[in-house]
Amino acid sequence: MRLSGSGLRCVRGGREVFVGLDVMAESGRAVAITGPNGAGKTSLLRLLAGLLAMAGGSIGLEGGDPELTLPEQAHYLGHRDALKPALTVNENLSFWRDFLGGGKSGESDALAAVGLDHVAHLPAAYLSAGQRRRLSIARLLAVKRPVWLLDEPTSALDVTGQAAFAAIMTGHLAGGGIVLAATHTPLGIAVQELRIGRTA
Ligand SMILES: Nc1ncnc2c1ncn2[C@@H]1O[C@H](COP(=O)(O)OP(=O)(O)OP(=O)(O)O)[C@@H](O)[C@H]1O
Repeated sequence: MRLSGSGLRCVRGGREVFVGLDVMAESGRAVAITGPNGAGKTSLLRLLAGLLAMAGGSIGLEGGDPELTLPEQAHYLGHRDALKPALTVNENLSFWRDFLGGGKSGESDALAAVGLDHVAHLPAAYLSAGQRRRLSIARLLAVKRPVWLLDEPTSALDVTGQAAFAAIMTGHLAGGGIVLAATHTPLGIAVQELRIGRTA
């Protein structure tokens, strides 16, 4: 499977953020999107996720499910954790599984993998920032999708959480998945770097 974007142009609020940007990621590979604040890392991920309209260029996914769009085959993990505070940890994960069209199993394994099984019945409102991030990561495991588009995925994670997430990404890549992650810090796995914006 190969995800590619070519000649991408992004305009936000009437201002050109980037133009002529190429991006490529293949099965089993992780791409770290780096660059200064405001360079357009989040914007690039949102273009790929279909959440932002392209002002130019093209995006394609070779070797995926021809019946599905790229956004339907991708997880987008944004800055915000997109949790419902009144629902429990379990209920949040069930909501996402139903919304994204996942199977009926895998939730308890996903919670165990991110170390949240002991708080499964707690309302999400009571979670710490790192626990909220862990719950968002559990969504990647509970619903299988080959392309992971991750915006600062390790923010708020402690050292143990970062190591666990590195292992989760490694497992995803070993299964032929693709990871594109905007990050200011090392992800703890081998990556190809795509640096955008000013180089100074
Ligand atoms: N909703 C919006 N309307 C107008 N401009 C926006 C909007 N969102 C982002 N921008 C602008 O687009 C540019 C790129 O923002 P983006 O969030 O993609 O950068 P980034 O590289 O992810 O930054 P950071 O490292 O700070 O997270 C910035 O100049 C930002 O001000």
